[in-house]
Amino acid sequence: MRLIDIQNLETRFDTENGPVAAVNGVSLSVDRGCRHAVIGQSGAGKSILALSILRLLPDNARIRGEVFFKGRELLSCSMEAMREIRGKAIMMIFQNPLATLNPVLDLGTQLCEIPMCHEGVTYAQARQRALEALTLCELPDPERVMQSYPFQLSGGMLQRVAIAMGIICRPDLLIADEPFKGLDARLQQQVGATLYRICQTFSITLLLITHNLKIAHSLCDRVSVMVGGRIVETAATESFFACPDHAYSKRLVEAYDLFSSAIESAPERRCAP
Ligand SMILES: Nc1ncnc2c1ncn2[C@@H]1O[C@H](COP(=O)(O)OP(=O)(O)OP(=O)(O)O)[C@@H](O)[C@H]1O
Ligand code: NI
Repeated sequence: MRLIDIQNLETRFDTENGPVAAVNGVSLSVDRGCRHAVIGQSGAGKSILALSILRLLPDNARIRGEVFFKGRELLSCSMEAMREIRGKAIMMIFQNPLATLNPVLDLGTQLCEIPMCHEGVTYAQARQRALEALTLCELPDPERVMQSYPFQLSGGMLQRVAIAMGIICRPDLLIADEPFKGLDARLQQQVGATLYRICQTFSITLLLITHNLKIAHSLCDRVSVMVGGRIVETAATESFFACPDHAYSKRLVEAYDLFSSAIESAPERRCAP
């Protein structure tokens, strides 16, 4: 069953130099419980696609098309209804948690306000939920994390906090835009594995925007490739990596295969005795 069904989405920006078409007729649907990766070159329109779904765009943006979420069309619903959907049924994780977190509020307060605001739970209940979410995200010492301010945590820990915020209300759909950016390769895999496990456990549908093909390969059931505001290919992950169709996809997968085999055949570095 489809959870989200995007039909012919167009997002343009009015600029001093004329209109810029960031998303140019995208149709994409994601089944409930599926993990779907969107990959593609920088500037292809991946983030604008995600922000268009949630209608989180600046005033100079014009959106056309339809976005059905659980059968309801989002682009035509009221802003109040959108606010209810955001933060509860659909959550978004942004690439830079430091930019989205409030630097002068401790993380506990920021975590607790999500269920308090969207589910009307008490502070004590919200606190319990926050501790649970941090534990699920494999953060050591969640009590201490709750008392910390964003600048006190490492990049990897902050990404885990961002995921905890994303799942604290058990959304139907989690949109994660480059949630591993800035982490080293090992941490990217670790945080990716955590995200995978949580989505599996709670049947959360994931729309994952990433440049990391290894993570798209290991986490996702389906892959879409965006080029110049359009989706040029959507396929099941295994068949995509085995037999990409579009010329740009072929180049991506070739580079990925070369990179993977270079890593696998690289001699292990050992410290001199
Ligand atoms: N506010 C804006 N006004 C005008 N053009 C914009 C605006 N925001 C984004 N764009 C343009 O929309 C296009 C798509 O941008 P987007 O951020 O979605 O790319 P992306 O695929 O997410 O790239 P990256 O992988 O680098 O994050 C780009 O050409 C960008 O310059
Ligand atoms: Ni982006």
